[in-house]
Amino acid sequence: MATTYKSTKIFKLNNGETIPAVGLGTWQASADDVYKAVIFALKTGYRHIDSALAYGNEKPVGRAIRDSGIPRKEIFVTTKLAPIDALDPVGALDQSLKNLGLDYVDLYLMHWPVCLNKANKSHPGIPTLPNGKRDIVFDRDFTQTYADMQKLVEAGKAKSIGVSNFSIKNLKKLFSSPDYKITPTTNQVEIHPYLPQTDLLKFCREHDILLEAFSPLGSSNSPLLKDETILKIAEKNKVSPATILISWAVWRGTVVLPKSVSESRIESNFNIIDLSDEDGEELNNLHKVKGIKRFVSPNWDPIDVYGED
Ligand SMILES: NC(=O)C1=CN([C@@H]2O[C@H](COP(=O)(O)OP(=O)(O)OC[C@H]3O[C@@H](n4cnc5c(N)ncnc54)[C@H](OP(=O)(O)O)[C@@H]3O)[C@@H](O)[C@H]2O)C=CC1
Ligand SMILES: O=C1Nc2ccccc2C1=O
Repeated sequence: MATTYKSTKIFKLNNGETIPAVGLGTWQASADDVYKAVIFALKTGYRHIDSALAYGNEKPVGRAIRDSGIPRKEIFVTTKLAPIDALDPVGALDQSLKNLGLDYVDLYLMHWPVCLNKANKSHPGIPTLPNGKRDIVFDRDFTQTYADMQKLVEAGKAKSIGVSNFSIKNLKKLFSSPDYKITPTTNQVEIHPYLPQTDLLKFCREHDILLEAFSPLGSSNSPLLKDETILKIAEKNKVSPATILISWAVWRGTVVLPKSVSESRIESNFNIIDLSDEDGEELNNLHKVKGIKRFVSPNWDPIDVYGED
């Protein structure tokens, strides 16, 4: 039987800053729920909260951080630049800082490598055209957006910057863009045993970019929690399937961001095990049997923004 322990593991970023391996996800959490969840998570020992302007709950997230009584510098706070704000990252981060009630974030991520038309109010956060396609601003390239994000580090408003939902192809394009100066510290992408992102993980390691695993449990109503291989490994180690998935992410050297608004699950998600290499490898290979599955897809068609798996 494996011993569970509170995850105090941290990773070093390529700029010398550190990031706690396990962070609390906050997507699809109401204001009331997220406030209580963040307060409870911080009491439990979490020191890393993942938020985004697009989640519409930065205000209660920030209020919980400020009310927790834990010194600001001990908490790693991420928020993200929404695609509708891609023309103005400086103004967007100012808005997020105002929402959060903070004077800096630890990490500011470009949420998706795409710019959407803010003037189109058809859908909150994801403007859509009458033909059903996303209303993309094609003459704003993500490399220009990133160039503007770099100014936020110099201004002290973001200790680190990074990207999210970036494929190898898009990272290569970023590296060779004219105003590129700062290597992204992190790339936050969907990762779980049905989408292990093996090539992206290797590529990011070679470029000293840390991967962060979003939807590590397979998001809502996840089939991963009922997968027979995952259940078998969970039973063998006498822990829950969620603990196996979170421990696998840490075993692979990625940050992991499980979301929960339930106190018991917030607590258990923070208690991980040291997975054996045998169990880790079995999970690495599970997609070969089950096939690749992506649970979060905003359907950017015709733009390819995804990871390689
Ligand atoms: N950069 C990006 O584009 C994206 C980033 N993210 C980030 O990653 C985070 C996590 O991803 P998300 O898609 O929310 O999904 P997760 O994979 O974290 O799964 C969350 C779901 O699992 C449930 N759950 C949590 N813990 C357990 C447990 N121990 N046992 C059983 N069920 C559990 C939650 O319900 P309950 O709350 O009731 O416990 C919720 O329904 C997001 O919240 C967000 O911060 C997510 C998607 C995209
Ligand atoms: O966190 C997110 N969840 C999503 C679901 C659909 C589209 C975008 C997102 C996010 O950025």
